[in-house]
Amino acid sequence: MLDSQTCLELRKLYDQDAHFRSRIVMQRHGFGSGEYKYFSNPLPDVIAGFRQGFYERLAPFANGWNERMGLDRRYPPELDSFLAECHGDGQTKPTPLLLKYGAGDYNCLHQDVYGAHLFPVQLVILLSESKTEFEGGEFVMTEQRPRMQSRAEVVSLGIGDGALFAVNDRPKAGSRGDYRVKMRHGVSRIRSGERLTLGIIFHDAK
Ligand SMILES: O=C(O)CCC(=O)C(=O)O
Ligand SMILES: [Fe+2]
Repeated sequence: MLDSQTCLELRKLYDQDAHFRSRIVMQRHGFGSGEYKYFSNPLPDVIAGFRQGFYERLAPFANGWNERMGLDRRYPPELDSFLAECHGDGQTKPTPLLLKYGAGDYNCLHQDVYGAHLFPVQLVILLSESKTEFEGGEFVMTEQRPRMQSRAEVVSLGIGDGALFAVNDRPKAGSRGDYRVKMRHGVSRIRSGERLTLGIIFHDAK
């Protein structure tokens, strides 16, 4: 999705505090080990462009999911309209973020829910090159099926690759119709080197 040069430029933003509204040290919150920073508005162009473009393509898909899950919520076709709904209920803070992990760091399984307004799909883009710049640090998802034990899926990403994944619930087709599964995501331990990612969450935060 992004060429290596753009990945490098985005990585460099990490140390430019003017771009960010807050920095989170994951150990302090029990989120894992490593750190991340939430961008402030205005978002860098490439990130704003991805957020808007993907939202527009995903909104009909998200509406299809909600229909299958029997949820009334429908997402408007434009990101601005969706964000206006978030802002109207106090979810005003931008959520795109850069995450940075060093050797020994990891991201515990979690869900990026920041309030009642929730867009059900999010995007992560790997900004570092696996094998050469870091080892370990695999993106992991777990799927919790009703009355069953969780199942894990590892998504191997190359530099500039992105993964779209479910924020929390998603429908799954079963032999007796759709049922709901609960998804979580995280990152396995980085064994060496440094790994940065760009996370694009579509709902804003309180
Ligand atoms: O670093 C990663 O691959 C996962 C980041 C993450 O949790 C997110 O983008 O929400
Ligand atoms: Fe996350």
